[in-house]
Amino acid sequence: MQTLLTSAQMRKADEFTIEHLPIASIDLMEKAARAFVHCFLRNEFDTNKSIAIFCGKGNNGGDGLAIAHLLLHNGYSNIKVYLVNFSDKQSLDYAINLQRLEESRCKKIVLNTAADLKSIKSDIIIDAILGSGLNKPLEGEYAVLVDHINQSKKRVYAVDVPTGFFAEGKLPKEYNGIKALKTICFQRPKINFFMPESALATAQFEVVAIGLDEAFIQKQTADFYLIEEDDIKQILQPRKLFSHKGTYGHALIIAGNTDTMGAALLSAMACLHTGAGLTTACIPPSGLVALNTRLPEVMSLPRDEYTKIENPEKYQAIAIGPGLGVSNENERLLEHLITTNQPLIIDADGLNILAERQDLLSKLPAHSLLTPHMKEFDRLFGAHESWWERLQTAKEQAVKLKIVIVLKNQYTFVCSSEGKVYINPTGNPAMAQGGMGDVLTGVIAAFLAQKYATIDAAILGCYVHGKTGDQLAKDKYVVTASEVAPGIASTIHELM
Ligand SMILES: NC(=O)C1=CN([C@@H]2O[C@H](COP(=O)(O)OP(=O)(O)OC[C@H]3O[C@@H](n4cnc5c(N)ncnc54)[C@H](OP(=O)(O)O)[C@@H]3O)[C@@H](O)[C@H]2O)[C@@H](O)CC1
Ligand SMILES: Nc1ncnc2c1ncn2[C@@H]1O[C@H](COP(=O)(O)OP(=O)(O)O)[C@@H](O)[C@H]1O
Repeated sequence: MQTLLTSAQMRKADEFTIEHLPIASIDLMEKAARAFVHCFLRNEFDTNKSIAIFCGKGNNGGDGLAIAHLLLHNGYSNIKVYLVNFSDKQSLDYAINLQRLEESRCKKIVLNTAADLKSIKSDIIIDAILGSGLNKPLEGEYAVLVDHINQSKKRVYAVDVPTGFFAEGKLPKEYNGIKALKTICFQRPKINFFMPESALATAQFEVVAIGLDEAFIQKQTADFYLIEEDDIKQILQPRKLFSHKGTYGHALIIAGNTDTMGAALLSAMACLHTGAGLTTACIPPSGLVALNTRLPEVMSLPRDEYTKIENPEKYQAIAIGPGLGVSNENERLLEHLITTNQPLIIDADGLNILAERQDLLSKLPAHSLLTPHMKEFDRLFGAHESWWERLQTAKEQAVKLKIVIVLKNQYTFVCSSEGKVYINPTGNPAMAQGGMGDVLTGVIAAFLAQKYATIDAAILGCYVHGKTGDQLAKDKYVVTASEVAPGIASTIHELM
C-alpha cells in the first residue's frame, strides 16, 4: 500500500529528506524538475513547439524555473517564462533558480498584474504558479490570470498540482483554478485527485518519484492508502492440494426480481468465477429456468413472501440486494437476516431498504459490508455537497457501525472499521454500465466465502473487478458486466 500524505505531511517528508539524506533543498527541487521534464518529454516530443511557463514566487514557481532551464537543454528553444509577480514574498530556492535562469536564453516576462499578459501564443503551457502551498481559493489577480490561461485552450501541464486546486480537504463548489490536460505530481498523488471533482482540474495525473525518503513517508500515520498490485498478490491464497468444494465456502446470493433477474444471474456468475466452492441463488421462482439454463453450477433457493433463510450459518457469505426490489417481504427478509447476526454484504435494493429502515443500521452484524454507489450512499446517510464530505461520513460510519463500506466510483473507496480508507486504482469508464455493481457484489461474496477477512475481501474484490475491466477495455469501447464476471478467474490466475 502506498501511504498517501497530506500537503503538510509531504512538507515534513521534504524536510526530513533534506535533513537526513545528503541532499540540499535546491538539489531536491532540481530532482523534482528533472522528474517532471522526463515525464513531460514522454508526452510532448516535438521540440519545435513553443512553451510558456508561468512561475509563481514560491517553490512551485522555483520548480517552473528549473524546468525552463532543463527544457532548454533538451532542445526546446522557444520558451517564455512568465514571472508572476503578485506577491512580495519569494522562496529562497525560487530566488536561486531565478538567478540561474538569468544567464539563459529564455525570454522572461514579468507580470505585475494579470493585465500585463496579452495573448498567449505558445503551443504549450506549463503551470507552476501555485502548488501545494495553496491556502485559500484563488481571487484577484491570480483568478484573472488563471482564467486567461484557461481561456487560451492550450495544452496545459501542471507542476505537482494545478494552480487553485486543493490537494486535500473539501473542494469549493465552483472551481476557478487551472484546467490542466495533465498534472505531473511529485512522489505521491494528491488525495483529491481521486475525487470526481478533480476532473475539472486535470484530465490525467502521473506521479513521478523525486527521491523523498520513502521509508519516512510509508511510516507516517495516514487515513488514506493507495492499493497496489503487490498487496493483492500478497493477500491472494492459492487453491490447495486435496481441496474440494467444501474448502472454498458456500455463498448465498439473495437477488433478482421479475424485471431484474439479470442482476441475480450476474452476481451469481461472478461468485462462481471468483472461486466460491458452492453458490446458491435465492431468487423468485420465475427466474429458475433462466438460472438453470445460464448457470447450471448454481443452486437455487426459491424466494416468495414467506421465505426465511433457515440455518444461515451454513453459508460463509450472504449477499443481499442486487435487483431485489423494495417491498415489505424483502424488508422482512433483510431484517430477519440482520437479527441472525451473520455478517452480510448489502448492495443495491438491500441498501435502499436500509435507507427506509435506519433503525436497522445500528443492528448490522459486525464485519458486514455495504457497497453503495454515490446515490445509494446519500440515501442512507444524507445528501453531501462534496466527495470529501461524503468520504468523511463513510469513514465515520464504518467505524461507528463496525462494518466495511465500499463507496463505489471510478476510484472506489474501501472504508475499514478502523477508520482507514483504501483507494482502488483499477477500473475505467468503459465499465460504466448497468450490472457492473452486481458483479462486484458476487466477487466480494466469493472472497468472503473463501474465508478472507472482510476488509481483504473488499480490497481484493474491487481490485480484481476493476482489473478485469481494464484488461477487457484494452480493445473495447465498452465492457459489459456479462464479460467481466467470467473474466475474473483469469485475472486472479494472472495475479497469482
Ligand atoms: N516535498 C515536496 O512535495 C516538494 C515540493 N516541491 C514544490 O514545492 C511546491 C510547494 O511550494 P510552496 O510550499 O513554496 O508553496 P507554493 O504552492 O509555491 O505557494 C507559495 C505561496 O503562495 C501563497 N498562496 C497560497 N495560496 C494562495 C492564493 N490562493 N492566492 C495567492 N497566494 C497564495 C502562499 O503564501 P501566503 O499566502 O502564505 O503568504 C504560499 O506560501 C510543491 O507544489 C512543489 O511544486 C518541490 O520543489 C520539491 C519537493
Ligand atoms: N468510470 C468507471 N471507472 C471505474 N469503475 C467504474 C466506472 N464506472 C463504474 N465502475 C464500477 O462499476 C461498478 C458500478 O456499480 P453500480 O453503480 O452499483 O452498478 P449497478 O447497480 O448497475 O450494478 C462499481 O464497482 C464501479 O466502481
